[in-house]
Amino acid sequence: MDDSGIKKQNWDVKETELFLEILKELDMKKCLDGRKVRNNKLFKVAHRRMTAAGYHRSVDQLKFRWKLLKSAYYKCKREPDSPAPTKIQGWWRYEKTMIAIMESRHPLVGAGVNSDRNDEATEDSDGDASMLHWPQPQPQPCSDNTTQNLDLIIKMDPEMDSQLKIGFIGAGNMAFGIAKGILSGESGKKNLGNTGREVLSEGVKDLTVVSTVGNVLPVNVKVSAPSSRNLGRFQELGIAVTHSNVEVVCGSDVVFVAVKPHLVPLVLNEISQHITDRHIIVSVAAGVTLATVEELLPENTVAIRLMPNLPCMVQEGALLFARGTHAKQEDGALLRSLLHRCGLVEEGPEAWIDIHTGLSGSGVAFVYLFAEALAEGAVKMGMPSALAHSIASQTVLGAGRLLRDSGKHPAQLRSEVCTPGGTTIYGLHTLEQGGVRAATMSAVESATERARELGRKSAAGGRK
Ligand SMILES: NC(=O)C1=CN([C@@H]2O[C@H](COP(=O)(O)OP(=O)(O)OC[C@H]3O[C@@H](n4cnc5c(N)ncnc54)[C@H](OP(=O)(O)O)[C@@H]3O)[C@@H](O)[C@H]2O)C=CC1
Ligand SMILES: O=C(O)[C@@H]1CCC=N1
Repeated sequence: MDDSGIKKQNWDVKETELFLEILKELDMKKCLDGRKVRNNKLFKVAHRRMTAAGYHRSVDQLKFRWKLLKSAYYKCKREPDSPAPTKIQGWWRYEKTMIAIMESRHPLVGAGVNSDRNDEATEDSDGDASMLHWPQPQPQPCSDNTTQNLDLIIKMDPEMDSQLKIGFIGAGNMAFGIAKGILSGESGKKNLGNTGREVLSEGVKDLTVVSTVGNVLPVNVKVSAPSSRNLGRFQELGIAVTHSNVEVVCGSDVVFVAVKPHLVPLVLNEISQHITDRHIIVSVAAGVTLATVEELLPENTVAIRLMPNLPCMVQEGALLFARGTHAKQEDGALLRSLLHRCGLVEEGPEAWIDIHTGLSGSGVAFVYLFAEALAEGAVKMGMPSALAHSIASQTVLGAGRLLRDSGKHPAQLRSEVCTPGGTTIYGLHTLEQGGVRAATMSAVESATERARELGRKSAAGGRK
């Protein structure tokens, strides 16, 4: 490596943070296995990425910086209550990321902690990085394509391609809806404003979007299901398919669990031992609580409960998620960024997820029923069925868009349609006589209650 022209100068915060993010993305602990050639390759990749981001450090400088960071980490680990000063200025800023890198539940970690105890260095020596000592490789729970591919490029820009690996366990309607939404093009980019800031629902704090995932590529998505019957449509999108849930987990950073609620315990038991700190597990199963999911997965697993709905497929979904005990704000931001093409994405307390299931997950079916009934009314009055259905769907679409875009209360818009003594009020009167309002409220209520019941059942299933 030619280091000429690369000056020795102090590392700044941004540079160090980027370096650590790169190492984290490359799954540092997994890649560094004591084999010099492979270790060198990892630092070369980091060097390329740093250079691309405008930070010019030689491979040896990167190795030495890593050695210092590691040494600071071990110091703090040895003396958690009153850590000795480290050679890294502003160490506290990097501590969390270092812990994430060093304490991933990977077989190497235990060995690494012991063997690196004396691995300390001073910042002012330029350090012979080739002296770095790394533990020998241990058997790994699963092979991982991501970490083999050291030529990945981190692209944080939302306009650019993302290297995030997405997995779906279950290849049904909802998995397909989310996959289609995630892979959809630019036109859906409406939920992530220029400022990257969004105002959330009442009762939820504003959240700055700290993650912009970028364009997810079909090659970075994998889906599993026991049979092939649903896999074809994923393949048509360029998505890789498999019958192995473990393969999906091992090759993904974000894993959507999209099987029927009663199968969630079975699936989580199957994948549990393959989950590491790199993973965000997102359950979309109706009713299944975060407590159930977390109980079935290793301690500290980052779990998120998401309730999407089918219109994700056309980028008009309404999605609500709640973060689990170990899911940080940035995990939520990453999910939000990943899903922004699926439609409206909101975060809320878990208690709202079952309600959202009734309102929106199931609610789309209530709207379809209404659309169908509208069309059938027209057929009864003599209109050809195809035309009646086409007009009914456009009516629902138009009413929905106007409702959303005008920001008006539905009662206000309804009154704007009603001419006194005109047609609409006659029709509305008939609907009220039929109890449509009470029936609709009861539908949301029953669907919510059913979600709660499914949650209790899956919790009991998980305990068996
Ligand atoms: N449909 C919707 O509108 C919504 C659904 N949800 C939730 O999404 C989840 C999935 O629902 P939906 O997509 O409708 O269901 P589907 O029946 O369409 O799909 C279920 C999928 O799970 C697969 N599967 C079954 N057993 C396993 C297993 N052991 N490992 C891996 N995959 C398995 C099935 O495989 P195969 O293809 O071989 O049959 C199928 O692909 C549910 O929990 C539901 O509550 C949430 C919001 C809305
Ligand atoms: O009917 C169901 O159980 C799922 C959850 C919400 C929509 N479909």
